[in-house]
Amino acid sequence: MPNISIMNNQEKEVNEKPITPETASSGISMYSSASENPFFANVNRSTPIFMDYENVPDTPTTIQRNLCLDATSNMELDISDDEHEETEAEKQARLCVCASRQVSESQAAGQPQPKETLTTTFTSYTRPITDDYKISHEIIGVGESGKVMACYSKTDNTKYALKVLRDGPKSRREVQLHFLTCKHENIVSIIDIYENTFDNVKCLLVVIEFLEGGDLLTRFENQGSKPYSEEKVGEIIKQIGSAVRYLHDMNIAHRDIKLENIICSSAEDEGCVYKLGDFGFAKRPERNHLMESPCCTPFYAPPEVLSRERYDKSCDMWSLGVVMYILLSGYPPFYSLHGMPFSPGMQKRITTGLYAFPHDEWDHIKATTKDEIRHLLLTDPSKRTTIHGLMKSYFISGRSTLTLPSNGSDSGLSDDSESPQPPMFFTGGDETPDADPDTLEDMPPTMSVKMSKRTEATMSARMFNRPIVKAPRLHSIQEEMNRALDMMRLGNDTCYIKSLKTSGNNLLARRRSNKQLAPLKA
Ligand SMILES: Nc1ncnc2c1ncn2[C@@H]1O[C@H](COP(=O)(O)OP(=O)(O)OP(=O)(O)O)[C@@H](O)[C@H]1O
Repeated sequence: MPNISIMNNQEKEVNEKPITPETASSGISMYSSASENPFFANVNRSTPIFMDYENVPDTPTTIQRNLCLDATSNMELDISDDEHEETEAEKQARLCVCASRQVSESQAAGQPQPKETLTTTFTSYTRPITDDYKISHEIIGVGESGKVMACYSKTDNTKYALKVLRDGPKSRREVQLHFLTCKHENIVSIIDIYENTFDNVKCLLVVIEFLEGGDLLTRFENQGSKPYSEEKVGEIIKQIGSAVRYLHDMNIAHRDIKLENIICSSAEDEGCVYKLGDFGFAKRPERNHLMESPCCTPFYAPPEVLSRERYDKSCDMWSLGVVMYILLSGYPPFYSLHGMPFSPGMQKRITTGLYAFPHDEWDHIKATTKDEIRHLLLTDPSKRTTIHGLMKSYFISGRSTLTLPSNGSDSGLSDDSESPQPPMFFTGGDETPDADPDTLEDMPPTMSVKMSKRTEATMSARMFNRPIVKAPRLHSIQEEMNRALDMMRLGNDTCYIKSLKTSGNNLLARRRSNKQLAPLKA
């Protein structure tokens, strides 16, 4: 085993903060507990991350944290490996083939895979990653599962991105599905995967192509969150749609499509290739043992079991609708009017599909484009546009014929004048329902809604005096999108129900002591 020691720079920043299990556990994580993820840091994207190695308790995960979280101190990896230099044959022998079969030629060519090859897993190296790559201190990006670091090939010094995951079923699923699909030109490529163990903690180290344009959220924000032209959004959706079509054809749902998971190949718009990354929530249907068992043939399977796959995929379509909306307007379709990342009103508007196309940003947008968004944001997943429908739509297929100016505002190409003016406020439900006062509770006063006299009377007294709340700045979208997607993902993760006998819930204890609940029988 190689011996990894970490040497620290003595000159530390003043505001260094140690990352301890306590601080780590206070953030959001894709892991079921923060302690399960040694690379998790409770950090805000906008704040630099500092670590003080000396204050980090000497836990089994310390080395991994140091390796993967720190970008500010001079960390050096001293690898002493007394093994002789490997021959090519030995390298092959050490190649850990987790998979039952090798990558097929069609996969290498980026062709959709037939369903049975979905059992293919990934190939990985068990030798130390530091044999092949220099790990840099530079942080490329920060996500919920930790930092993405820069690393350089020892062969030709090419820069790559390194994502480190604690080995486990969830991270294996992420890596497997990403590996299976990463030959597509609009999906971030995996270069190498290593399975290394540090202090008995097994890790998956995924080396991915480095895309110097960064993620689309940061890029859009850095450009002042100014709406993109329909032409530009069409190009982005066309490319990402191509990746989604590839995934859906392989029966895989990404389930986390958002601006920060779209990575740009270059800083320039010209010739930029947009790629989908982060397969942390990607899912393909497991073999459905319930349906295969004699007691539950497909004849008797409930609709939610039969259509679950479809729901998962349609969740991607909803996300594409949100991405389109944001890029065309500079703000999200659903947001809390109280500046919160999420609110009950916002949740209701998402579930009932209530959002607006305010005049300022939307009047010059083509009616057909708004229709595409409407069909993507339908609340009924079975009625939502499929990826094949979207890719055939005029918005995608008619792109090359459009010559909109960059802001698109005075193009004269809007076809709204020829079609009936769309309602200013749109419901993505099946039919336009009568407005529900609770749903409208924190609706902007500028929105006009079809409502009955009774509802109108109820609403007018309490809503139209509110000051207009501006749509939130885009960085809060990440959180909103995460919450919205959490709501939409079906069959997501195992749900643990605590035993009432052992529950330490205070409310339960109080109710028991107040005799509101019958004592549990032993
Ligand atoms: N290949 C890459 N090239 C350039 N930047 C990248 C690359 N991969 C990731 N990033 C940057 O790192 C950020 C986090 O990456 P990623 O989404 O893979 O991590 P995560 O922890 O799974 O995030 P999430 O919060 O979405 O779950 C991205 O938003 C992007 O800014």
